[in-house]
Amino acid sequence: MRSAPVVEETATLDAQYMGHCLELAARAKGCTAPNPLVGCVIVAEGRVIGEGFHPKAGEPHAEVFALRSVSESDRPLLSKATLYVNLEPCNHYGRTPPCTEAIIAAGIPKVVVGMIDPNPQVAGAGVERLRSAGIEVTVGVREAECQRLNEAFVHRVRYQRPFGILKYAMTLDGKIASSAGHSLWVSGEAARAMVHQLRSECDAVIVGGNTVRLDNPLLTSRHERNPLRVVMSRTLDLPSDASLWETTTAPTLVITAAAPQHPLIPQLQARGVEVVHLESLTPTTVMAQLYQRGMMTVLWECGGSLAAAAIAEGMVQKVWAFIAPKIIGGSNAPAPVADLGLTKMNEALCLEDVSWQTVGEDILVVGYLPSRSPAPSPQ
Ligand SMILES: Nc1nc(O)c(N)c(N[C@@H]2O[C@H](COP(=O)(O)O)[C@@H](O)[C@H]2O)n1
Ligand SMILES: [Zn+2]
Repeated sequence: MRSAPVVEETATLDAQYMGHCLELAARAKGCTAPNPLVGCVIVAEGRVIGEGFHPKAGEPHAEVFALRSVSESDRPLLSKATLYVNLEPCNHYGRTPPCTEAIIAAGIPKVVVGMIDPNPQVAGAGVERLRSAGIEVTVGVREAECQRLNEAFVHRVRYQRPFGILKYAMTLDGKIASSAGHSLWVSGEAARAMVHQLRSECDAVIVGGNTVRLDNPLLTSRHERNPLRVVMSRTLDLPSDASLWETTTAPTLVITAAAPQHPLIPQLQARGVEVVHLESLTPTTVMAQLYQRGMMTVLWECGGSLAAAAIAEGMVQKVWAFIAPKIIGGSNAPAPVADLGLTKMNEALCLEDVSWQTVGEDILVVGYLPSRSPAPSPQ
């Protein structure tokens, strides 16, 4: 009975240090694809003696940065330290050597892990290796938050597709533009600043040709880090002077089914735009192309028809919907999602894990589509 307060205290400290790992990991949001977001903290005698995070693929892992950060004078404390990390330490040779060996070599006796790595090359083998070396390992501290932080990495590993987020801003009467096609601006400044932040945390942002023709968007983050801007255009019937063809701030990729002889192609290429031809241009084939390029999180900022196709093909996992308290009306004004072929209200896609918050004068609703698995890819 006397040990209960000690157990409670350990659990509280474990949760606290895992929170620190999550904060460290989140610093690299948008920079690590195809790798996960990982933070690591080393604690001895009640204080943090080392910490680090994984900054980008090809760089050392969080555990190695944390071990390297321990000062010479604190090194003797490693033999009684606890290492906290939000993702199971790796036990394989990838771009970098296994972290399990670095932890074992450092003589650390205890490791606390947030979640098991879904990567089949790891998948529990890291924890097993540490235990076989006599290290005490606890798994599952703040696991839900660890899973949430790395939802895109988990999805990518599990389905060999990037994680899709559909973002839109609509009026209270469900329109993303007026019936004349005017949409600047549906949401307020605070919401738009939040979208810029979201773009900086995504690897790519996708629009269709219609959005380029009607809105002429920039799709940059206004931050240091910009996503790849992707235009899906079946016919390449696009303006030759669109803002997206300015590629000094951010790269642009046009994916099209149009013939390679189309006259716009050399014009785009001359401005630094990459053009890729796909015989079958669908949300699935485009996401497969982005997966091959190592992308993890893709933002759909498209109009209703493309959004409906992306949802129908299982290429959207999460929805960010800004709702502006204004009414524009118009029976032909576009809605965020076009026809899904659903005719009864009980067929509606009900979002899960829904949360909402006010953002300036608008409301942001975030939730997950019920089936998080994409449709099987065409062979
Ligand atoms: N525990 C842990 N910490 C990190 O900092 C990581 N980046 C990972 N990543 C795991 O290892 C794979 C990548 O290995 P390389 O960077 O190519 O060596 C990645 O897929 C994760 O499974 N894990
Ligand atoms: Zn590692």
